[in-house]
Amino acid sequence: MKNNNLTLGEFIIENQKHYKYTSGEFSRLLSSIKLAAKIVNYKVNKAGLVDILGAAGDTNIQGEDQQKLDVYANNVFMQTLINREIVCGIASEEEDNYVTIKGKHGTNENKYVMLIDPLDGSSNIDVNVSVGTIFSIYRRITPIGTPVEQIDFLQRGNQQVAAGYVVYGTSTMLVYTSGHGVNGFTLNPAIGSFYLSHPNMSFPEDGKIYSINEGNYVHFPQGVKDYLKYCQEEKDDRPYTSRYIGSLVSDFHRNMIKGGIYIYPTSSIGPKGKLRLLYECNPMAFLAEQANGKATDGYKRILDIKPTELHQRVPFFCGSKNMVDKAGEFMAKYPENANY
Ligand SMILES: O=P(O)(O)OC[C@H]1O[C@](O)(COP(=O)(O)O)[C@@H](O)[C@@H]1O
Ligand SMILES: [Mg+2]
Ligand SMILES: [Mg+2]
Repeated sequence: MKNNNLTLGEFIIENQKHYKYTSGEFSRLLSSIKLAAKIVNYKVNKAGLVDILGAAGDTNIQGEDQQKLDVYANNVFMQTLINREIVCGIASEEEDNYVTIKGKHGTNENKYVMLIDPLDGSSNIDVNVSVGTIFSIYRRITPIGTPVEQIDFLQRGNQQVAAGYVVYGTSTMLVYTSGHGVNGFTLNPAIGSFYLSHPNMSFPEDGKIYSINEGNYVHFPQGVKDYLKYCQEEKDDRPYTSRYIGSLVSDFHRNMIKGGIYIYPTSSIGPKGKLRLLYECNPMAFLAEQANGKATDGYKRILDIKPTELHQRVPFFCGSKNMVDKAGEFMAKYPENANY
């Protein structure tokens, strides 16, 4: 991939030979995501000044209290994608079921569906800590021009045609893959364009950072407890450093740049963990593998898991290849815990 400070649009054109579909479709798709991200970014940056903080007063299908920014971000991405008819269906963390996009003339000839976590890191919204958006794109399975069906969304992660995230942090970045590596683009807010700032992003094979909510330690499976003990003992290049932001996107992004592992395991609170397979684990796993990293549920590759429902949760171990492998060695000592 060339790197001469291209805008995102120029980058797509320069690399269109990599796309399984015409760069025009992909370019329009990403430009819709860019537009929605800029609108959400504007609100995130004003969060303390406009009435966008706090709880929205509703709960989503997961039973989680929706934050106003959760709902706002969901509406922005849904409306942008629906108005521009860029995809034929969307499934969102904040929507009970998937949404068919019929198009102005009643049918939609588009062949892609999108799954989205419109606002990741909800617990950080009111405390001015970075949050993100995660998206995943598949080619539909059902015939083009017909209403989408659940099977269009319940595809294995290894079928994704593209995935990415936006991180609303010290700067706003869009990071994505279409199956040919991972590239990061930084928003220049003065002119509203995303510029290639992190070409060919790649996880260091090893790292010294582990990201996990140790407040749930008593509920962790024994394999995770053993791995944490390994990380914390004084030997070789250990003890490692603990860094946990509470936004998957931000922890992932830092670990990809510096090396590290993010773990959200099963616990007695959540027998299948907390993160959702379709719009959190699969897109982040696709990005991780494209950046020479790894992503498992502690035992098997995330991208090979056959989804059974839209909002299903899975345990998530993701980051530097050698760290995910080491954690897997500890988990493998307890095969009885693998039956999730
Ligand atoms: O507060 P906990 O239980 O450690 O969970 C934090 C994790 O939950 C999440 O916020 C889940 O994502 P949502 O905010 O989209 O629900 C992750 O971003 C984050 O890593
Ligand atoms: Mg999330
Ligand atoms: Mg969310």
